[in-house]
Amino acid sequence: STGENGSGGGRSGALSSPAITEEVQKIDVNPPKGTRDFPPEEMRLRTWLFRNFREVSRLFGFEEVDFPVLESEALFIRKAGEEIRDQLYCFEDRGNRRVALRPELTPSLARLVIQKGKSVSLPLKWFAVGQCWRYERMTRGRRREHYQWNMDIIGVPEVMAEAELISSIVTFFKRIGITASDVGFKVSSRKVLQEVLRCYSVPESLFGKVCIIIDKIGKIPMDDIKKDLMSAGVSEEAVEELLQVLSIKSLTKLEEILGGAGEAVAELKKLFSLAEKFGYSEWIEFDASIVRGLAYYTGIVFEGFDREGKLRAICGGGRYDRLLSTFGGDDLPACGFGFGDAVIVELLKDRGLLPELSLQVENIVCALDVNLQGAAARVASILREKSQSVELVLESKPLKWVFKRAARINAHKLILVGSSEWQRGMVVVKILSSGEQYEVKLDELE
Ligand SMILES: Nc1ccc(Br)nc1
Repeated sequence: STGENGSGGGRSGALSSPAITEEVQKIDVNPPKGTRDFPPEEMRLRTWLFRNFREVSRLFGFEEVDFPVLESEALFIRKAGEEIRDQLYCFEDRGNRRVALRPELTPSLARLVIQKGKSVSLPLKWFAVGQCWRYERMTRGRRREHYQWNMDIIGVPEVMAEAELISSIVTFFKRIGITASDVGFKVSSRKVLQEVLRCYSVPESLFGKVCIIIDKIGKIPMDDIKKDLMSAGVSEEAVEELLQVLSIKSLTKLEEILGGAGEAVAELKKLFSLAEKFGYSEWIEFDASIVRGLAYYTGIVFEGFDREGKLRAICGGGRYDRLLSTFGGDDLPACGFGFGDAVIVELLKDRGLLPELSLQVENIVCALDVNLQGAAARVASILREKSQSVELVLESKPLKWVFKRAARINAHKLILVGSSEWQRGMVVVKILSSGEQYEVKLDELE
């Protein structure tokens, strides 16, 4: 059988001019380590995923924003020992500036909010879908880039904002066929940690660092967690109490331990009550061990997980009320989440929920005579001006090739431009699914 190019499957290609000889510099055709190409099939899935990100953001009244992939390194330099800092893809540019490929979007969003200052009215509800980077030693063979969907609410101090954000993610999951049996959200508050640390007079300045260490529970041995906490300045007694509290999975139990007077319990109870009203109670559960691995969270934190426990966190977020003021901006309350484009695809594959996406071109237009190429181009333009997609056969090809091509692009109609019909101002239309064929006047094409 012949390939699409009408030859023995090999590439006929244009004849290279023997007179011109250029030095061949053979390149590696693969993308850099840890990065991905998106050929058409993968790009269709990505476009489908991002279309759902954007549709949910629209449903919640959020406005899309974007920022440079390249940012000042200073945006991401935090002293709490985060993994995101250890893996910063940073360098000095030709102007001797320290810059970095963004590892996340929140600092850029905070920067833009501060830049806009009083010119924007609160609350701000912004979303972005952007590529984020990390430089990880390839020993672990993990990716170095992924696309993240972020939604952020700036200017709302109450947990209604977090409840709205979780509702948007639930809405997204439902749209793509994921149910509460597939995934859930583990929810807690860093104020739980804060209240325990205060009981043991641990300085507030240690808070970020302690959170980052706690976030490593389950990733490194518990003895190392304890050692790291104590070398950070937390007493052995406080460490024991802290780890005890972090094992709590019930809000009632937490209230028994912390008492009902603190903000942590009150906010969490409010959030669970709002979840009931939003109608997503079955999706969320309290888990005191959830702290998330970013230093700037200050309150409610949450992460989406797969109930089979096979995958890494699907998404995560929380309240970060201090980030803008640490950048020199106003003391604005803020919360948001990040949702990566990789784990969700693994989950969809696991659950057999990957959508069937194929190239769909409505029309394929072909001249039956090399002298009618111009006529075929005219037909294509008429259809395209009517917002109809058209694959125009650009070279003289056997009909067998044209039908094969039409099948590959799932064309609905084949438009044949033949000389006898053209002289009568007509073309032949063939409905490829039924084989029905008829002549149409050029100005009646639709
Ligand atoms: N922050 C970050 C960036 C890139 C990847 Br892949 N994972 C996490």
